[in-house]
Amino acid sequence: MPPIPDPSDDTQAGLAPAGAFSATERAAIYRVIETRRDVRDQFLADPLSDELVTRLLAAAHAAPSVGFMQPWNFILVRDQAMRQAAWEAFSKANDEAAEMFSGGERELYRSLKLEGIRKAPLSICVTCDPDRAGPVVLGRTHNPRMDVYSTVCAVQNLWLAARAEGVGVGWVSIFRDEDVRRLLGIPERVAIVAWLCLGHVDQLYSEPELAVRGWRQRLALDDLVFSECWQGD
Ligand SMILES: Cc1cc2c(cc1C)N(C[C@H](O)[C@H](O)[C@H](O)COP(=O)(O)O)c1[nH]c(=O)[nH]c(=O)c1N2
Repeated sequence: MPPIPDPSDDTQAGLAPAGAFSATERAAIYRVIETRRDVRDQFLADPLSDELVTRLLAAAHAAPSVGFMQPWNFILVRDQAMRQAAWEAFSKANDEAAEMFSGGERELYRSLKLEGIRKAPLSICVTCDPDRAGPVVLGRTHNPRMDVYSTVCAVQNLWLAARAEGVGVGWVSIFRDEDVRRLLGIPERVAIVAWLCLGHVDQLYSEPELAVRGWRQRLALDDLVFSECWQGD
């Protein structure tokens, strides 16, 4: 066992001054958050450099995780035949999804572009390994889903870093897990969290595309914030 650090000794505990961000830096963070978009069709064909991909993955890997378990893996898929196969899994599931809507809503659904798997030069399948830190994980003892939540934090870090780098990201979740599992050889015990399409972009929607296309509008923040207790129905 390594010696237990004395928390009252700042140097020993690894503490450093928190520092402050300038107004410009703060504004940049909020601008990245507000202008991040889900990208389906605006991908340019130019490949992403290895250095850029490494920076994005490092941003993902800096995410918080329950018990610091870092349960994620990132499967990089550049091969066109693999992306074509993933698109076929999407296409089959998307046909099934369309049937779940009716009338005008089905028609509108059918008109939406909901992936960029073949157009984006890189896909990243983000997975969550529930066994990464052994059977008992600090902070996950009463809610086993915390490992997947941690992995979603990694996805969001990557998404924001990508926005700052001029890289578009599209999250695709319309497929049967078994199809992607088979395609990428992912073991049954490992959860598939996200299929992300990545590519450079020079244009982005200024509002969510689903809102622009009339599928669903942004809710008012005031309606979502409760004081002291649940005030919904
Ligand atoms: C877990 C999860 C899963 C999906 C998504 C997001 C998330 C968080 N989104 C993107 C989603 O539609 C989008 O985030 C919202 O419409 C808001 O738009 P912006 O992200 O602000 O552009 C998404 N979009 C899409 O076209 N096909 C998809 O399969 C999915 N799946």
